[in-house]
Amino acid sequence: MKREDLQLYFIMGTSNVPPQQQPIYILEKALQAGITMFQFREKGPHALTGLAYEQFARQCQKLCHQYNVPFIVNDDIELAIRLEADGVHIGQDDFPVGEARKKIGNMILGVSVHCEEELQIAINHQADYVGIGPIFPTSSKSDARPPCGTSFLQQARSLHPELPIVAIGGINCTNAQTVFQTGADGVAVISAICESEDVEHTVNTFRSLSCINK
Ligand SMILES: Cc1ncc(COP(=O)(O)OP(=O)(O)O)c(N)n1
Ligand SMILES: Cc1nc(C(=O)O)sc1CCOP(=O)(O)O
Ligand SMILES: [Mg+2]
Repeated sequence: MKREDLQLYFIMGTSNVPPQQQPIYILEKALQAGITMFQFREKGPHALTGLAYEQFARQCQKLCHQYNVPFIVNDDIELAIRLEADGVHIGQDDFPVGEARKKIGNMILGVSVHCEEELQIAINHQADYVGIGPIFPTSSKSDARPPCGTSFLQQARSLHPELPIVAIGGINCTNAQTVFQTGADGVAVISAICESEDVEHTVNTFRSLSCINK
């Protein structure tokens, strides 16, 4: 994985998409416009299960493959292994980082971290990147922690200048610049793209903001 892959990391599941919109169509528009990484995150009260869940994952994977964009599975390590996904993203309550690393071998491993200790454990187990958030309030994750602002992001960047870091939570085209200026390699977003009326414009705006400070 390259650090640049984190630049605009789109996360989506069926429950994130407004009614009358097709999730796979939104993903295709986002890929066409230039997202750099995708995470399949199918959770929430009306989430797909069983065969429909796996078929949807495979559909998303196929599209990502066509656009040469890494396909990451949220939480479900077994699905990631079965599909030969590019990687897995886990949080602190999902799976011990060391066990995840053993199970997935060389696949990309992303880990959510909220403090120095979690950060160090992720690094010790060769996490390929860390996710830090929620930076701002979010309505896309029902069990999100209180917003943490950019202070831990700033601390993580100064402690580990070379570590791939993606910021997440309530990030939109208006506040993304602050996040890039703090040192994130990229932003991970759900609603900013899923609820956008012009996905191409939104993607282009995020990507231009990410370059301003480089
Ligand atoms: C890139 C990225 N960062 C953080 C998360 C959150 O992971 P987690 O805390 O495990 O919460 P869920 O997404 O599983 O609800 C993420 N998914 N991606
Ligand atoms: C999936 C997720 N994880 C978070 C964390 O803080 O770890 S916040 C979040 C939701 C991000 O969605 P939106 O871009 O719509 O705010
Ligand atoms: Mg998780």
